[in-house]
Amino acid sequence: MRAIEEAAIASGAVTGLELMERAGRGVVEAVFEEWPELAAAPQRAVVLCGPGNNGGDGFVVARLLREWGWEVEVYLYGDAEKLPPDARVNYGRWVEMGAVRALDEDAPDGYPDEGDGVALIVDAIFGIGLTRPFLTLCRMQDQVNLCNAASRSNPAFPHVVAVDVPSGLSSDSGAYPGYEDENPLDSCMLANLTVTFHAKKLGHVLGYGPDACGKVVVKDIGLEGGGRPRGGEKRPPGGAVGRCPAVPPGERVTLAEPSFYRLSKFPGEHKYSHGHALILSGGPGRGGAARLAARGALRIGAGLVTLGCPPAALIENAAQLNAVMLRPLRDAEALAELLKDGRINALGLGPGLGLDRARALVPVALESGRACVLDADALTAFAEAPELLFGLTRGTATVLTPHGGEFARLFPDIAEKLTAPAQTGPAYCRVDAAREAAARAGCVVLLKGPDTVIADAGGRCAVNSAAYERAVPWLATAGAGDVLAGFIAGLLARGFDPRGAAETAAWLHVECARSFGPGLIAEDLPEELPQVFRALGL
Ligand SMILES: NC(=O)C1=CN([C@@H]2O[C@H](COP(=O)(O)OP(=O)(O)OC[C@H]3O[C@@H](n4cnc5c(N)ncnc54)[C@H](OP(=O)(O)O)[C@@H]3O)[C@@H](O)[C@H]2O)[C@@H](O)CC1
Ligand SMILES: [K+]
Repeated sequence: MRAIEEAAIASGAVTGLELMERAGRGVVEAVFEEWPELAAAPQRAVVLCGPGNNGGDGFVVARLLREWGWEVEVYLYGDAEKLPPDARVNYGRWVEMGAVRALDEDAPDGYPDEGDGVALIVDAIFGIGLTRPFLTLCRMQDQVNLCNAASRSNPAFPHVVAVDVPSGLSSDSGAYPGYEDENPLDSCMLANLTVTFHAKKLGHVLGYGPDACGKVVVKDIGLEGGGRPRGGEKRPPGGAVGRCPAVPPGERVTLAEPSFYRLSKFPGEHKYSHGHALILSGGPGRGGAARLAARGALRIGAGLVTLGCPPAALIENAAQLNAVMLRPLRDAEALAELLKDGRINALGLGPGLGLDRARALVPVALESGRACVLDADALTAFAEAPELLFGLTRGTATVLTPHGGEFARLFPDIAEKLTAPAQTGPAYCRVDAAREAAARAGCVVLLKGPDTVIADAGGRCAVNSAAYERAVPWLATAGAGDVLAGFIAGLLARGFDPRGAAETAAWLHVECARSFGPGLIAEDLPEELPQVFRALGL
């Protein structure tokens, strides 16, 4: 954001003071849009300002609310003399209208509360400049968090709006710097609404961000390339993180979005136009996971899908499969033989595969030059020798899809950095971890979670956020990950590049869960794809 703002200011298109005015105006606008009752008649607000430009935005909000006829109490954490220039100007403008109290000493205990007549609390203490722990910084913090929780069900409590990010949340990582095992509520000012500028920041979608922010509204403050769709392009709601010419592609992080055009099928194409995916499965009684993956690969549009299972598991699988084809596949040699069929262009390995079978088949799959997705056992099989796996994956069209546990097995040092409590902001986050892992493995890594991160070896990265309006708690169900691996295998067969396949599959996976809703089990995910495709207008 600093680079983007500096570029805009340096171009002469806008001044820092104008940006701050637009930011403050955006906050007031968003508040009135979110709670129209607050726009209906002037009320009372408490504005908490910090020592940087986030505090400057707070002074603008205070002034604008006062101009609307509100009664406004302003508190400052820090020394007014040391405010940066633009914040200082807005401090001066406010001081002509009202008092400023010190946030530590002057804030009365237990204020504001139900019945104090305060309708809105504005948190403008820290924004993107948080550098150190925030732990119980000001006396009002507990009270703000109490109001945040209570106001959801009781309108007598004030709503809390955070300017840019809730103070205490690291905008680069979604971590609470300093938080170890104390109460997380001590580490942050929790908000009902967070109003940010230009584009969402990583902290809004990673880690604790979705818990802390309540809801995120992005206000345009006139900076170039603000995540707006290019001409005619279909885009899912949510905007992009850091889509701007001032940010080099290797540093850019976007919100995952599907490639609509490539998902479509067109008249005149035949089944081989959409590839042939081979999903490898394990022994008798363990075939469910691979069958789920195969079903996912077929539903997402692979022209043909074959399940390759040990001969002993043929009867079990034959009893379960129709459109998915079945092949006995005893061992590595049999796989090499089968892969002489050049039409098989993508492989999915891992779900229910078994560790020994994975150790035997993964090298053949990767050395065949086919696009591969490795999940579950295909990852765990290399826990003792991750470098052996990376020697095979480097430079190939492979997607690794670890969940947190599998990630820690393959990348123990990276996982350790990720789980270590953050002491400073910016903090090491899931985007950093996925990028580092992808660079080491030399292929695409999809790190699963409610904030799934997809990174390639060159640093390009997307976050598939299943939070806010895309929250899908029902997706935490056995077999959901197997279906995701199948979705990716199917898209690889259809010719998607590994990063595009991972991003599109992860996005569709969440959409299927949203579309199906409560009661979802893994079998439902592939069956929901037609509904999701129809809604997308494919
Ligand atoms: N630039 C622009 O044009 C625009 C910017 N905009 C707004 O500015 C915000 C960014 O402003 P910012 O860079 O001044 O950082 P901000 O978050 O206010 O805090 C920095 C101060 O906090 C201090 N500090 C940090 N952690 C601390 C702690 N734990 N405990 C105590 N102190 C701590 C830190 O001290 P230091 O680390 O320097 O010692 C420094 O004094 C951005 O989020 C947006 O709202 C918009 O108006 C649009 C135009
Ligand atoms: K804030």
